[in-house]
Amino acid sequence: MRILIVGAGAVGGYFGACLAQAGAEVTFLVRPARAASLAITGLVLVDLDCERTTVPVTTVTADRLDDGWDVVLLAVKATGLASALVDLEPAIGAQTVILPILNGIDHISSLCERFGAQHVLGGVAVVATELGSDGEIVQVAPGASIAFGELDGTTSDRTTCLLDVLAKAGLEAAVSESIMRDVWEKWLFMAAGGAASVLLGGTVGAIVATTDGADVVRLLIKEVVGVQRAEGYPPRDDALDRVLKVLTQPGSSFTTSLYRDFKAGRPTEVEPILGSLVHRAVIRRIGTPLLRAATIRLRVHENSLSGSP
Ligand SMILES: NC(=O)C1=CN([C@@H]2O[C@H](COP(=O)(O)OP(=O)(O)OC[C@H]3O[C@@H](n4cnc5c(N)ncnc54)[C@H](OP(=O)(O)O)[C@@H]3O)[C@@H](O)[C@H]2O)C=CC1
Ligand SMILES: CC(C)(CO)C(=O)C(=O)O
Repeated sequence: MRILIVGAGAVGGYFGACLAQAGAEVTFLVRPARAASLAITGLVLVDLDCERTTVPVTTVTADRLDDGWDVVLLAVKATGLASALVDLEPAIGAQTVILPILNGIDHISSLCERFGAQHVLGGVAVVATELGSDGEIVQVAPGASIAFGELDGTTSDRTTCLLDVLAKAGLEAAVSESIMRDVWEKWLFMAAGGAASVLLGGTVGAIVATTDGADVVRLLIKEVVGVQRAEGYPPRDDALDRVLKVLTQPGSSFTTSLYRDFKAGRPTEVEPILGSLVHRAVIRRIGTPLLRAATIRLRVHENSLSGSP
């Protein structure tokens, strides 16, 4: 199975390195600067004990991209999605399936419109990794899993084959027959957790250590659930319980990549993770004051990065 990983960043780099280490046929589609540095250093993984592992990887740049890929694992940020879709176009042949692991939901319709729904799976990656200053992939919290499935919930040979490859690499992977619901539930988690940290300025543990902190987290969850219910994707009870538990866990150091990007002064995925929910709420006339405030806080951040007032 020929696998093309688009983006050798925190998530693509992590899953791709695990696959490459296990001998899977993996190539990273990268931009020239990343290709040059990976050729010198290989892909470096840093685990929770600060142990470094160097994995030699094969890369390709967009100008040399061929077709005939079985799986494209799409692991760019939403901010890089538009250009990545242009770059990966030559890779999409009749048998190619794209597995996106971006947070949010809007990228799925962008992929379906551009390449046809028959080429698109849904995917959810649960992992906490960051790109270090030298391009290394640093794991910042335990656990790494990936779930994926056909958008219509059917089972297929291609998802079974991909599961086999991921499992052989020792990855915690699962085929889901309800992947769209899984993606919406992950979105709930990201949006509520991200908005809470952005508005209140800390980890889950720091927020819930304050008077009323956990109440505000619950209100944020309620706002997201209200929008998702109106959109036809209310979270299942067990998913809602999990979100509530993780986002109100005393002492927890949990943060989202949205908040980590904000805190580090990088561009954030504000629009697909928060703006898209607020937009849907406005259309449906649902009040989401806390989500709106978090969205505006991040838009101010984005404007300051781009030098706008
Ligand atoms: N980090 C995390 O813990 C988690 C993140 N996610 C989600 O996964 C997605 C990816 O996030 P993450 O891995 O953190 O992001 P990163 O910024 O770490 O990685 C994205 C990578 O994509 C590369 N890229 C962008 N455009 C292109 C292109 N046209 N061709 C090739 N490479 C390209 C960038 O490379 P370049 O150096 O060239 O800019 C960068 O290395 C996001 O939607 C995020 O929300 C999901 C679960 C956990
Ligand atoms: C919710 C979480 C932390 C899990 O992987 C995530 O997706 C992110 O931070 O981007």
